[in-house]
Amino acid sequence: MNVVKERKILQIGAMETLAMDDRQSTSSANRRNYTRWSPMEEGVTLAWRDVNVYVHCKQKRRNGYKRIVNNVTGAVKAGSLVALMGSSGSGKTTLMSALAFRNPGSSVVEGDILVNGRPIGDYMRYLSGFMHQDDFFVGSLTVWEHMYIMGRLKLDRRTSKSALNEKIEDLLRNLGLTKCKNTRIGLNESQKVLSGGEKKRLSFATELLTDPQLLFCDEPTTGLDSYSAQKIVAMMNLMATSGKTIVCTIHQPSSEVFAMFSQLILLADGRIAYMGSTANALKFFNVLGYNCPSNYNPADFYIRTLALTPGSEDASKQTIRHICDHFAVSEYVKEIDIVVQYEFHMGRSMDTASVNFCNTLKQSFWWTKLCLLFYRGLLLYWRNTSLLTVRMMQKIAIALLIGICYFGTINNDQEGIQATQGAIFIIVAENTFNPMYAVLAAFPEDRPLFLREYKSGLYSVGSYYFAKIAAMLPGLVIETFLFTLIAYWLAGLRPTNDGFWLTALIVILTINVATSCGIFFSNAFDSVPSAMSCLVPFDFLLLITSGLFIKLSTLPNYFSWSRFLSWIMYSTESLTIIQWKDVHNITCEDFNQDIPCLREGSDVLEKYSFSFDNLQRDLWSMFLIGVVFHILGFTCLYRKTKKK
Ligand SMILES: Nc1ncnc2c1ncn2[C@@H]1O[C@H](COP(=O)(O)OP(=O)(O)OP(=O)(O)O)[C@@H](O)[C@H]1O
Repeated sequence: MNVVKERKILQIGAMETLAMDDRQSTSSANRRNYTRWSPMEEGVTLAWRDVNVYVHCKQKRRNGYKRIVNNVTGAVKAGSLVALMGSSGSGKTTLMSALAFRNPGSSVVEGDILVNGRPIGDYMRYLSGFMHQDDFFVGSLTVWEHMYIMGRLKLDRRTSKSALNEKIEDLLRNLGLTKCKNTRIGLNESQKVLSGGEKKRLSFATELLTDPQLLFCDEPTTGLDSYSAQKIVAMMNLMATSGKTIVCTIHQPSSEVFAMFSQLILLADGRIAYMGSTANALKFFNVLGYNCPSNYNPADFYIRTLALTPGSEDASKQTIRHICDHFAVSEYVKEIDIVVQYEFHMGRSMDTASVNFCNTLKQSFWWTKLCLLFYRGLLLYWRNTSLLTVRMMQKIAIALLIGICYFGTINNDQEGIQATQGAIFIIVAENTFNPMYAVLAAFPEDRPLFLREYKSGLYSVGSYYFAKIAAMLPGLVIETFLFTLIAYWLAGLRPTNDGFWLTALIVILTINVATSCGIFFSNAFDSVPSAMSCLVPFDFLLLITSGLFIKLSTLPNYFSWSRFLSWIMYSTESLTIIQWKDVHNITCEDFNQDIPCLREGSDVLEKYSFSFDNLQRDLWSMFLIGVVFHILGFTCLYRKTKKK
């Protein structure tokens, strides 16, 4: 058969199938033009063939793969609102993630999935929206701020501010969120501000910002009252009539909500139990002898029929097999096959090499994204007032304690040497260990949100990392400066302006290096407890090599290198230099003659194997150690992100 003739037959078959769904008459599907790949203009037809999805799992200590989606073939035409249903665990989310090119890195997708004849790929991030089952937000933002930031991250950079504002207003109005536009989303369960239903609607509104041609919604109505659920599905219905393609998993829809879906895909144990128009589904089940009682919600009937009933799993599995096997040879499958074949055939003959969908969308510049993420990070930090107050109070309290304890003890005598070195050690330790442990949870706690946004193509790992670090910086500088201001003057350390400012600079540098070390450990390990258990021995290494507990020149040869990694040593040495530079005539009165008296500042430094010449080296070394930890931390985050 020549190609032109074959194409014509396939096209007629596919168009007949398309015509079966009367909703398609208004959709853009009929405007399909196969000489050019342009889903934004002509709508999206999604077709998939022999798709299997496996997830990585450990069985009896062996790595293996478990098949979740079992050899499914299907198609969804432009202008369809599809309900993807099945009992819990039947593989709905897994299949939908595979179709949306958003499957986790731990899973393997086999088979072909096409969008208007073109294999799915990275472009799906921009072409489609994906509303997830769980909502993750930055809780300290208001609804409006969230929408604005997401709009700037998602939309074309040429979108004007007024157009974006108008879009947000419209979406909030349509989803009944206008009254809470200035309300905080809520930080966590205990500080919940938006209700669960409002969060779901906000999540839906976020996906609609880009007005995607293809929308995947994972249980968008779960947790909503029947009115809100109906409103959301009615909105989807409206979008579908304008040519959009919407695939939606849904649990227990009311009869009214269910009737709004044009197509139904029933999944059972990873297989297709039915795919076709919602109207024909009952007929298919009736023919097989499964009759829906009158006045019974058909959606509930399908789920009940395909569910694994506890206690009679074998009988349920037999029912599922019976239905799936019959569906696989039914007339419905033939109709679908025609559409699928048509899509694959056209895909083969279409020249898609030159098409680059991503070129048409001008994403925001990386520095705009960096600024948006920095702003969001700052709001997260500063609006968490209870945590902020506790941190500030703690820092001030420790500074006061140090000041009060050392008040009057730091003199130019032998006891004064011990007091000065003690105060220096306490200052360095407070700005090393506390921040290092405090930051361990900073990255893991917003990893789910970061991964989701990263996978949606909103920003790069680098933008996220730098914005997060930059947002932490002002807090670290302010709290450390306050701490040094109180502790330095109250304890009576060297009363010169130069001494104070240099000390403040060194302490700020110290806390930043400690934070970078904590960030590295938090990104290098999978959980906070395992990061913590490796950080503790590392702390001891830092302490031993600080210079205060052993004379550094006496460290065993095979271990002496380790002092150069110890920023506690650099910090202690530089603060010691500030205190003892140009100090002469330290008194030896009332001093125990068995221990040599230290009369000069240089003697004090010699005691610890420190040197006045090392001040610049110490500052640069601390800076370098901080940079190296950040590079390592970033690399770990990058590798982890790519694996997910
Ligand atoms: N990474 C994974 N490792 C092991 N099993 C997995 C993994 N991901 C999914 N599964 C299993 O695959 C099955 C299908 O999961 P999926 O989330 O797709 O179900 P679902 O139909 O969306 O369920 P629900 O309606 O409850 O959300 C479940 O039994 C689940 O436990």
